[in-house]
Amino acid sequence: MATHHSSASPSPGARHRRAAALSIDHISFSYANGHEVFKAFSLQVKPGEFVSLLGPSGCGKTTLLNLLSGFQQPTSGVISINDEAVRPEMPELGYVFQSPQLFPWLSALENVRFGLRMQKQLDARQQIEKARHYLALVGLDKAADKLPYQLSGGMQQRVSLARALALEPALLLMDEPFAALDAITRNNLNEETLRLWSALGQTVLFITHDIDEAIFMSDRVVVLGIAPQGIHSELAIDIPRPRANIETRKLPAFLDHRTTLMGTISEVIHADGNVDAGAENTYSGNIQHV
Ligand SMILES: Nc1ncnc2c1ncn2[C@@H]1O[C@H](COP(=O)(O)OP(=O)(O)OP(=O)(O)O)[C@@H](O)[C@H]1O
Repeated sequence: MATHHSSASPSPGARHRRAAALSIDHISFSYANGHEVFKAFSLQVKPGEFVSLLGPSGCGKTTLLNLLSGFQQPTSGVISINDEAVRPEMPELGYVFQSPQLFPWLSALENVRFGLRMQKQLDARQQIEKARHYLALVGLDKAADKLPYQLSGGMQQRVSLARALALEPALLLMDEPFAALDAITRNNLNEETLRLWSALGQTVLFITHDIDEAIFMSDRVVVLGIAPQGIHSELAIDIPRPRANIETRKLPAFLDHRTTLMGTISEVIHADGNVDAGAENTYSGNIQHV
């Protein structure tokens, strides 16, 4: 992976959208079969804050994303972005998923441009200019014409990040975005994502199974318990920014946070009698999601 550092200047014709405040206020949600996932669950994320959600399988991360995106409705309580109730396809929201979900027949550039075309706010020249700008920000200016299969997994995930950023979301939801990548690529993308976040300033809600990743990225790590417990505990990450892989990951504060979170996760897992013995490995720092 290249160690490029393109400047994150505002994009051509960017409509500045301020970072969003996210408010999840006492939501409850059960599936049709009666399975209760959230009971009076609340979480506030401040504009520009980087918050990670760490939690065992089944704690409701996917359900929460579906509720945040407005595709499912809580049975009670309200989720709002900048005081506006969430609804499907809200322009304030951007997504990056574990699988890059690129259109295989479109070039990297056209994949980034796709959402801009759907928005219908820019003419073709402006769309291409903006797509190029965000591809350059993720270091892929030279790969603009490549098809997804010609790109490595890490490069594909960069395209997916550029595609989300090009829409200039005020709140970026990242669902285990780097879990499928090798540790070196993941660490590099962690650093790159922070560089872009500090330049662009959006609010980020980041879901991960990786304790080290959660600490490295976040202002705050929120640990979820087994559904419907909701938030088990929170940890403020008081490590200075900018953060860099080599320096930050060896700081005493980083290692302290890791020890704390490993203890917390162990507590969460052992509080649930049904969790299999291998579950704890999922959370060891930098061990791949199993
Ligand atoms: N359609 C459904 N009907 C009933 N129960 C469901 C449904 N979808 C999910 N669940 C249950 O709701 C709980 C939360 O599921 P969810 O998929 O949100 O968890 P998760 O934290 O995303 O897990 P994972 O990390 O394994 O993806 C789980 O116990 C799951 O079995």
